[in-house]
Amino acid sequence: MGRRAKNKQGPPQPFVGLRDATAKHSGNATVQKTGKASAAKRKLGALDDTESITKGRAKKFKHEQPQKKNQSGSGITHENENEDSSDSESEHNALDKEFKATPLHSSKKDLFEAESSEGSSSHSEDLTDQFGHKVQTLDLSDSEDQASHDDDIQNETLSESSGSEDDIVTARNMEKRSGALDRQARREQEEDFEETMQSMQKDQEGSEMMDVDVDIEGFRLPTAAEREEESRNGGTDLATIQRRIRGCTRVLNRFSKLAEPGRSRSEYVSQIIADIAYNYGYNEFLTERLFQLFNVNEAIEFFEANETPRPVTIRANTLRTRRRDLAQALVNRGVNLEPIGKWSKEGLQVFESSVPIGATPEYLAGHYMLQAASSFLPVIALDPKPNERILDMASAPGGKTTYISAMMQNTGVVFANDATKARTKSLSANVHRLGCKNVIVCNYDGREFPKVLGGFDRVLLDAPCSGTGVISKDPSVKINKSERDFTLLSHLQKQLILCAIDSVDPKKASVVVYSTCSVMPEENEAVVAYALRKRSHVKIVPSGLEFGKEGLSNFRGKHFGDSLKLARRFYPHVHNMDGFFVAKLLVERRQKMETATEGSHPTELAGFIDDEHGELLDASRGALTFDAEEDARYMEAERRKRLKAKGYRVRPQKSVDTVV
Ligand SMILES: C[S@@+](CC[C@H](N)C(=O)[O-])C[C@H]1O[C@@H](n2cnc3c(N)ncnc32)[C@H](O)[C@@H]1O
Repeated sequence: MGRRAKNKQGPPQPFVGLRDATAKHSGNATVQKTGKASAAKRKLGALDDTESITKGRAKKFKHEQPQKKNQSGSGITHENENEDSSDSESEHNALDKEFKATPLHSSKKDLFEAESSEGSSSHSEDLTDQFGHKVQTLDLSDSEDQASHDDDIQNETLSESSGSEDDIVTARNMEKRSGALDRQARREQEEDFEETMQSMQKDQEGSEMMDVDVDIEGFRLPTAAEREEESRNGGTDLATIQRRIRGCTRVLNRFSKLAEPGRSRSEYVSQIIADIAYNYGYNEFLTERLFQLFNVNEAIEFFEANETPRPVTIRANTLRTRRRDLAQALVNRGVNLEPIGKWSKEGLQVFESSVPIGATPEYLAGHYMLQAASSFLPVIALDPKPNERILDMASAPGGKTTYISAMMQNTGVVFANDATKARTKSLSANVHRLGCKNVIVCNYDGREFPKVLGGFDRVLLDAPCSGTGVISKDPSVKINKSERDFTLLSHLQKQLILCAIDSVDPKKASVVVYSTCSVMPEENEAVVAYALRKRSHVKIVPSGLEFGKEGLSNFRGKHFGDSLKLARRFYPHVHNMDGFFVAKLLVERRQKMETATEGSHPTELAGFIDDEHGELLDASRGALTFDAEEDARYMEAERRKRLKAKGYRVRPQKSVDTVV
């Protein structure tokens, strides 16, 4: 059995309000909730990614990790978008039940305003299929030419019936009525959620005033001797660990007021790092590195968010279909979905599916790609245009390549390269399945570019990385990363980014986008800052992405420069998508640089500076150009070979055949 989608989270877009509210709660007061509010909070469990560990989420994770792993298996790994996983029917049924109690993120309200006016929707109707099953229909009432394909997604109502008719429950009206009840429940949940948040805020304020947290009252940091004793005994129980995490969080938030006399901040930090590592199953090295990225509350939210899978998302392949047609087809198959967010015209979030989402006829026909929301971002930043020449330097299994191809409407050419030959198989399979006719798959080490090929209008370097942004998909990252890995990766990434920059057409301004699914500064800002230092004709420009946190201009004593703020960071606990980094670089024409710096040092002349080891780089290396004439000869020779193979008689043509 193939993958069944189960997706209980809000859409992958910022949920700052929620986060802020829960962040306040996190590590502080225990909430005294009203019955109604508590119920709402329970129902919102799946939405509330950031629920404080005071609610025992961490403990829950310890017990539920294997199942969660299964759930995340229904998601898509960044590395292999066409991978299927199987889930048992019973698990699916259980999740079905859970799902029905799960409210959608409040932003759904924005996306489907029509839904909120219950009873007034005239956008859809219930139909019966040939087997007598009810099928849902999309609102297709507004004329659908290509322009309307780009309509605001608010118009793209996914199947809601009016629910206005009969009072008596019949088989015919049951579905409508249940839809109406769902909406009613959703509205109530939203109201309850508001109420809960207000109640939490009050509790928070109250407890701050009194400085009391019943649960961790009397918290005391263990002494060095006690810690040693504890480790000799093989650790302590999870409840103690979690209580300590809360205690340390609270003290670190208000250190001068709450710290025990004589105990330093670093003692609390060291304790909380050890406890987080134990509680969430990381090695201490990575825990510390990740902890350093955030303030204490946010760090806890980040670790918590890594315990739940991100939403299952798909990208409509506009080479084969339109998003609303695809959505309609999938809804008819029993898939519950909605647009991913206003920032994407192609993305859909799958909440629930009674069919394996990786094996529907639409999937097999290439109407969509299973693709993480974060994986859309670098391509949006790259902004490929029809008829351009584009290099996707590390492209397997092709989620971004096929998106680039679709954005170019199958014109121009995309060189989809990957150094790992085995991975180019799934890349080729995806390219074929999605009907991308402008893609050439190749298998080089990216560092061989631009010697292999150059003259690109745009280059995407979605670099090999540590995967610290996708821990929920690949929990092995928690324990298998060391300092050496980060050093080696950072080095490789620096080499690759220079090669990406040197592969663009020197005769015109071009674009390079650098991205990773890592949150580590040494794989992100440090790499881009290095490239900016080494290539004086390159600058970082706004990414064109509507959301995301600013890149870091400095980190723990390392200065990357203010311009790095133009890069964008995405986090699971903030944006409900994989941790991701995107930087867009503008590579200026080199001739311009040559004129401007005539007579100066040869390395500056071409925008090249000495490489890491102090050697001067060959300025001509980056000046490889695209020879259309030569390519045409090769293509003609290939065409003739194909004709011959099919048994056609082809007249010899010396000038062409000699190049074969
Ligand atoms: C993050 S994945 C790329 C995902 C891909 N862009 C997509 O959207 O489907 C990184 C890829 O880099 C490839 N890779 C690793 N080292 C490389 C190198 N030196 N040159 C080119 N590709 C490399 C890996 O095989 C892997 O497929």
